[in-house]
This record gives sequence, structure tokens and C-alpha cells, in this order.
Amino acid sequence: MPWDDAPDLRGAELIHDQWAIDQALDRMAREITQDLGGRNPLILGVMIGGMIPAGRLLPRLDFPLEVDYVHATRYRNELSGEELVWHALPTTPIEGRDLLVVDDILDEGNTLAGIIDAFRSAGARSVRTAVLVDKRHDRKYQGLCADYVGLEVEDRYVFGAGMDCRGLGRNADGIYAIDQRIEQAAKTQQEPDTEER
Ligand SMILES: O=P(O)(O)OC[C@H]1O[C@H](OP(=O)(O)OP(=O)(O)O)[C@H](O)[C@@H]1O
Ligand SMILES: Nc1nc2[nH]cnc2c(=O)[nH]1
Repeated sequence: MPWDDAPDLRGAELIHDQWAIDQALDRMAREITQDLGGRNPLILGVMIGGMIPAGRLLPRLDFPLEVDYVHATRYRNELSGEELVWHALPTTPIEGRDLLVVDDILDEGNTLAGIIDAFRSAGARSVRTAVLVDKRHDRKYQGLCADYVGLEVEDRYVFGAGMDCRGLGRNADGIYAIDQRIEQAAKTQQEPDTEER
């Protein structure tokens, strides 16, 4: 694979190909259109990972809407999350607006929960959430679910379709899970034992 030169991405396993992603985005667009078509919603991509899912979803939404972004992060190039750090808020006024927050992945949910809270407090009329990927586990922040979900992944660190692994891999077509030895090593802060590859 072209990214086999990047040690963290070497040996990654394809979980969903680009065809599956496109099908999922088509379905999400239909669901979103049913709920928000005619409401002139404000669509907010969550930078950086939400950039590609939002960019692929928007042309599928065939009704009047506005677009802005928010930049909040809690992983900062690591494989486990910490405090949510805000880098940018939308410049479009959100009071009284119907919002759709678009992100790449819902994992533990702290990122989306923080964003939803901030926008509700700022007076949004409604805040909906769309994620390309929902990670299956029972560690969700207050049981949070997204309103629109593209695909599910098992409880492994994934990259591609906007998602990075230590800064790389966002541009990969398809969704890949990193080698479990690399993920395990990150959890225990050791060098991965991948010599035979
Ligand atoms: O559900 P959570 O456990 O909170 O994790 C999900 C968040 O983690 C990633 O962002 P990250 O902080 O890595 O920033 P990025 O968008 O720049 O990749 C991803 O883009 C989501 O926003
Ligand atoms: N790229 C990426 N970002 C995440 N943020 C939370 N979980 C993940 C994950 O599995 N992959």
C-alpha cells in the first residue's frame, strides 16, 4: 500500500472501501434532506477530520443551506483523547439556527458532546449531528448517539476518509484499522513488536 512507508500505517486493514462510504453518504444525505430540507440549516464541519466527510456530504444535499466550520480537538496526533481544546468557533451567527454538525468519527463522544453543549448554550434552535463512522463500544459519553451515522467500526483505531493516525492517512480512500500491535503499543507506551513485517 502507498502508505506502507509510514510506520504507524504499515499493516493496516481495510474495514470499509470507498464504495461502502459512498453508499453510506447517499443514505445519510437522504435522511438529512428529509429532516432539514426547507429549514436553511447551517452545516458545520468539525476540523480537521470532518473536512472530508462534510466535503463529500454537502454536494449530496440538494436544498438551500449555509456552511461554516468549528475546530475542536482532543487527540492532538495521539491515539487516545484528552481535554477538548477549541481552536475556532463559527463566525456565522448561530442563534435561532438549525445546525448540523458533521464529523468523521464518534468514538467516546466527548468531542461531539462538547460541541453540542456549546452551540445549545449559544442559542441554536436545534443541533443535529452526523458522523461518517460510529465506533462500537460501551464507553460513550453519557450514552451519546449521532442523529445520522454512515458506518460502524469495531473498537480499533481507524484512519482514512478524513481520519488521521498521528497526522497521516486522512487522504486515504476507504477506512482502515491500524495494526493491532501498533495500537497496543500506543496504549502501553512501548515500541511495537512488528519486526517480521
Ligand atoms: O468521540 P471522541 O472520542 O471525542 O473522538 C472523536 C473526535 O476525535 C477526532 O478528532 P481529533 O481530536 O483527533 O482531531 P482531528 O479532527 O484534528 O483529527 C475526530 O475527528 C473526532 O472529532
Ligand atoms: N483518526 C481517528 N480519530 C479518532 N478519534 C477518536 N477515535 C478515533 C479513531 O479511531 N481514529
